[in-house]
Amino acid sequence: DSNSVSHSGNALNLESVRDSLIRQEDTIVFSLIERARYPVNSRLYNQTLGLVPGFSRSLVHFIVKETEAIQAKAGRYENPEENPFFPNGLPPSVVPTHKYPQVLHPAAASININEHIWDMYFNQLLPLFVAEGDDGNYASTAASDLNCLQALSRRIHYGKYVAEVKFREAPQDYEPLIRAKDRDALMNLLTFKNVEEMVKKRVAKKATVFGQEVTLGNNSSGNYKIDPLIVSHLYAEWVMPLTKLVEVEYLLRRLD
Ligand SMILES: O=C(O)C(=O)C[C@]1(C(=O)O)C=C[C@@H](O)C=C1
Repeated sequence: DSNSVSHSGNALNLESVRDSLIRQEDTIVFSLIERARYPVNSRLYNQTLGLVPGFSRSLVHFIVKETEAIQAKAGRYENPEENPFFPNGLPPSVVPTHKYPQVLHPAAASININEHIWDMYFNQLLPLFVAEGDDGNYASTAASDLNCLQALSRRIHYGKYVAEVKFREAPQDYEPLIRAKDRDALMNLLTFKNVEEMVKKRVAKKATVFGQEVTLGNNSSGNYKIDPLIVSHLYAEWVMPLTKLVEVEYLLRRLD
């Protein structure tokens, strides 16, 4: 991924990390469009059905856990940009270790807010953009859910890189607030309202462009595969606030 800071070898600066966030918007919008192909398929999320023999949680929980296990063996979580949803009991990587550049403070590894992201995705976001119904495509639907979850998680935890850059550019501003453990002041200092407004507009536009029906004539149907307003709502209510939460958590540990 040429857009990721830890692979690029480019200088780490606010522009390069924001470029990565912009590129990740494409992945998030596309993954939501893919999930919207399936109806809600709520049996997938029901813990009480016992669909997997010997497993007491939902089918989606089973699929995500098992998929993460195989991805862990292939080294996915050696990358500091990746955070598992079920970190407990993951198998070690069996492939040769890639040397990721050490960009972040080591405390970054202890920040994982995926439980929060899981809850937000299934309980708040999903009901907003999928149709009612059940078409039985549980495995494909769960794979789509995992794509959405991983894209959202990567973007939100990328706040660690954003925070690192901001800290390096103005340590004299951040250090006193970190020492005082002043969360509110840190939050204020790292917030750029004008940038947030642009992000909201851009993701809505991406949803419009990527989700329109493409025909060979000039007639656009005006139907979108995902409602652009839902995408900007997702960013305003969850993606940006959670990214900022990761930034604050990272900064609070930055001088440890
Ligand atoms: O671009 C930044 O400076 C960020 O911190 C990222 C981000 C975002 O989540 O998009 C979060 C906080 C800022 O207020 C603006 C944007």
